[in-house]
Amino acid sequence: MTKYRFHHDPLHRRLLEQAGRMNGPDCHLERLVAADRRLDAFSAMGGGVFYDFSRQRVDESVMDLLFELTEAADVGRQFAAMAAGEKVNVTENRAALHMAARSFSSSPAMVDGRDAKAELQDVLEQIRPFSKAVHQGEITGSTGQAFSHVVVVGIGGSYLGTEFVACALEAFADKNLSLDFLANVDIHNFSSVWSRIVPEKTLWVVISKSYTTVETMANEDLIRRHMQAVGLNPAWHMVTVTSKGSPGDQGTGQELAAFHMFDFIGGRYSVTSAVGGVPLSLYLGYERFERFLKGAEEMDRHALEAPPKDNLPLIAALIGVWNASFLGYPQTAIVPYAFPLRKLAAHIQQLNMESNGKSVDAAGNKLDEPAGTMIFGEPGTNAQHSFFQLAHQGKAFPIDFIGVLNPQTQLDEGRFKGVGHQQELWANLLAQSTALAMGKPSDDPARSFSGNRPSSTIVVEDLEPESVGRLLAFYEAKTIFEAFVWGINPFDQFGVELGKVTAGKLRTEMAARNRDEAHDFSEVDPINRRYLQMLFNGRLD
Ligand SMILES: O=P(O)(O)OC[C@H]1O[C@H](O)[C@H](O)[C@@H](O)[C@@H]1O
Repeated sequence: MTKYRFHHDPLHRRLLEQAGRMNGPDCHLERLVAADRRLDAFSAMGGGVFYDFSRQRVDESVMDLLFELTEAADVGRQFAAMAAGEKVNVTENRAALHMAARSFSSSPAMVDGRDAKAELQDVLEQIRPFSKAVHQGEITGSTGQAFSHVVVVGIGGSYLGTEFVACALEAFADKNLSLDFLANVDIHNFSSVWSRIVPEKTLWVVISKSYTTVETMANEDLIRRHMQAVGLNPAWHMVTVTSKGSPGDQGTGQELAAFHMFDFIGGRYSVTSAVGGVPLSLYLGYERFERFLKGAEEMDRHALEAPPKDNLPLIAALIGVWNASFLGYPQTAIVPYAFPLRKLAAHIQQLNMESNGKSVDAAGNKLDEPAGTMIFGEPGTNAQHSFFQLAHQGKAFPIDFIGVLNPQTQLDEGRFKGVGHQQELWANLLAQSTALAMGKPSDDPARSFSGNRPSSTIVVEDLEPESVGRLLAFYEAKTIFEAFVWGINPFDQFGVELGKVTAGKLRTEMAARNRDEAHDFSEVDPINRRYLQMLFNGRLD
C-alpha cells in the first residue's frame, strides 16, 4: 500500500488554490466554453462512448494537476491490480473481480489458487441451458404449466442493477415472461407483486450473496407460505443465486436450481454475474445477456488500457473528485434523456454512494473530510419539470446528461413544431446544459440566471444490450477510480451494519411482545418505546 493520503498530498493544496481561482469571474463557464476548440480539448471517445466535459468548471491547469494526482495516488496500478485479482478489498481481504465476470479473453484470473474466470464461466454454462429450458417450457412449475412470470427476490446489489438493465432493455423482452421485483420487506411490495402474478406460472428467483439478508429471507419465507396456501409446491417455483458457502449454498433441496456468485464480486458490482445473469437471461434470452456483457467488457478494456488523458471513466472520476472535494458540490445528478435508462440513477446511487461514502482511507486513517457524493436523478425531460428550478436558480449541483443517438423504437414519431420526438428530446438536453452553463442576466432578480453550473454530456449511439453494458461499466470504473483518488476502499460497506444491528434489537423487543402481551418495552429508550407503543396500538395517541 502506498503512503499517499489525499488531503495531505501537496497536490491537494495546489488544487484547492486552483478551485479558488476557478471561483473568480474570469473563469465563469460562459468564458470557458467560448475558448477555441473547447469541446475538442475537453472531450474523449472510447469504449463505445463519447464523454464531453467541456461544460465542467475546469481548464488545462486544473486537469493537469488532476492527472498528476492520479499518479500520486497510483490509480492506474491499483486498477490493474484489481483486474489481476489482487485483494484490493483490504478490510475484508477479498479480491474485486467483477470485470472477470465479463471477460471473454482466455487469460485466467487467479485468486487464492483458483481461476475465478473459470468458476464464473461454469455458472454461465449453467444459466444458458436453464433459461432456454424455461423458454421452451421444458422446465415448468408444479402443475406442469410453463412459466409466464419471473420475480426477483433480493435487495440492494442483488436487485438494483438487474432492475436498471431490465428496464433499459425492456424493448427486447420477447420471451413471454414478465419480470417483477420483490425487494422490500414492506408487505405492500409483496401484495403488489402477488396481485400481478399467476402463482402456478411464477418462478421466484431468490438472490442473496449472504443468504442472511432479513428482507430477502422474510420474503422467501412468505412466498413459500403463500405458494403452499394455494396448493403449490414452492420447490418447483424457486431458484436461488447465492455465494459459495452461504447458508443457502447448494440449495436446501427446496428449489429447482441453484446458481453461484462469489465472494470476489461485491453485491453492487454483481449485475454481470449470475445475479443479473439468471433473471436477465430469463427475461431477455441468454444471448442478449451475453451481448450486454460484451459491451461491459469493451468499456473495461478501455478503462484498463487507455492512457489517462483519453480514459473516459478516469476523467469522469477526476471531475467527480474535483467537484466534490475542491469546488465543494456535495451532490450530483444523473439525468438520462432516455426513458429506458430511468433506473440508471437508482442503481448508480447505490453503486457509488455505498462504495465511496467513507470517512477513513484504505489504511484506516481518518479523512480530513468524508469522501463520496450524493447522487440522485430522473430521466429528462421529466427532471426539467421537477428539480431543475433548483438546478438553475437554487443551490448548484453538477449533472451528468446522457444522450442516445438512435432510439430503440422505430415507431412513427410524427412532426410537432417541425421536429420528431427524438429531436425534441435532444433540443431539451442541449438546451439544459447550455442554459445551466451560460445563465442569463436580468434586471429582475427573480428572472436572473447566474449560470456557471457544471455538467458533463455522455453520448451512446443506441440502447442495444452492448451500449447498456458500456454505460454500466463506465460508472463502475468511474466509481472505483474516484475511490482510488480519494485513497479509500470502495469495496466494503460497514456503514450499513449499525442500522441492521439496531433493527435486530428492536425486532427482539417486538417478538417478545408478540409472545407476551404484557411485555412493556421498558428496556427500550423512551423515544423508540413511544413508537413501539403506537405500532402495537395502531393509533397515534
Ligand atoms: O445479496 P445480499 O447478501 O442479500 O445483500 C444485499 C445487500 O444488502 C447489504 O446490506 C448491502 O448494503 C448491499 O451491498 C447488499 O447488496
